[in-house]
Amino acid sequence: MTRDLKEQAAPAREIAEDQKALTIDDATLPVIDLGPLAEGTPEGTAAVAAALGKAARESGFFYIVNHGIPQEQVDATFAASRQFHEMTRSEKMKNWCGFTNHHRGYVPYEENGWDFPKTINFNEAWDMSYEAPADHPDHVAGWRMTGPNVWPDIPGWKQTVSGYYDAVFALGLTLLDTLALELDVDPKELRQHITTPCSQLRLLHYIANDMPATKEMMGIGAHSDFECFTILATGGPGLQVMNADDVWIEAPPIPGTFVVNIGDIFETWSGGQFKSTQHRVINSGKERYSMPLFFGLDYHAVVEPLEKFRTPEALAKYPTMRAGEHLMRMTAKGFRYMADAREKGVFVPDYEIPDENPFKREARQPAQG
Ligand SMILES: O=C(O)CCC(=O)C(=O)O
Ligand SMILES: [Fe+2]
Repeated sequence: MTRDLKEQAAPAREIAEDQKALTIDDATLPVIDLGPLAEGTPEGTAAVAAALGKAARESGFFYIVNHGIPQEQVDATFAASRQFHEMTRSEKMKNWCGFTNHHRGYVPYEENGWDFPKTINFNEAWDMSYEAPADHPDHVAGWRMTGPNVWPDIPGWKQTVSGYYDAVFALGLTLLDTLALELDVDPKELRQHITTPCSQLRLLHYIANDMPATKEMMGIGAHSDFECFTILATGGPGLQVMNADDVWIEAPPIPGTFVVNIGDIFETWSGGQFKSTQHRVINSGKERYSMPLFFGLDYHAVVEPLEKFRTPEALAKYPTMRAGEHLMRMTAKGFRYMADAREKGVFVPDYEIPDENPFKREARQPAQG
């Protein structure tokens, strides 16, 4: 295996050393066929579970194929995203996320990151989540990521996007059950936390620009996702993930697949056996669309290592957290409208908001030779 670092964008633009990654030719990533799950034989299901478990333990990152979601549905949702993002700024701002206190609607790129414009994440998004009624106690309480979605005024758009959400969410339940099987835990133990979950879908649009690719100028900075796992459709190169050796590697789109990465909740549940993958999107300077669905739990779900993984080390490393609070404490600094609401005393969290996610891991340089 060669270990050369290769550039991945036009040479004219500056790409800082720390924004480079191994290419997929140098370091392979698992592509897991979910076909046998639909067939339903115990042997087929067990084989898929074993493959998912292996990938979840090694890098926490893999592609899935034969997942049952028609390509036309994925394409139609990408088209809907483009249709939204191509509208005028003032049209999009009618549904600014800051008009809600449960984070729904349009997120302009200046909302991203706590020290904008010193650092810029060149992405804007349309955010929606699991539909919950307006009289849901967590909606009434505010700042709990729970409640009704908002929708732009585009004919047919809600049907397309919510149809995609429902399909990917159902796939998420299947993945959850299969990962439970692999861990030899009762799927019901995991599913009990899913009634009106904080499971967000983002329709992301990375904005074309001629800025360099640096730690300060990013598509999206290095992070792990905060939920159980993420099911991501990518419409172009730029995503990099940390492999089993904690080395950055490119994860280009593979037709017909979704990218899946394990998140903080599954790492906690498994007492660290599954890895919450660090990933980032470099600033390629090119327009790019992607659609992650973060498969999460109810806001109040208590997350701790599952009984069989409750070793003293695991308990020390993974203090009990509430699923929604973990999401909020990670986002409260990340979105400017939330930071403003905190400054004004409109949003008063009764939990600590750390500077950094405790699940963060630093990247290593690839071994030479
Ligand atoms: O756009 C991508 O490919 C990844 C996005 C991502 O990591 C995120 O939104 O958490
Ligand atoms: Fe992510």
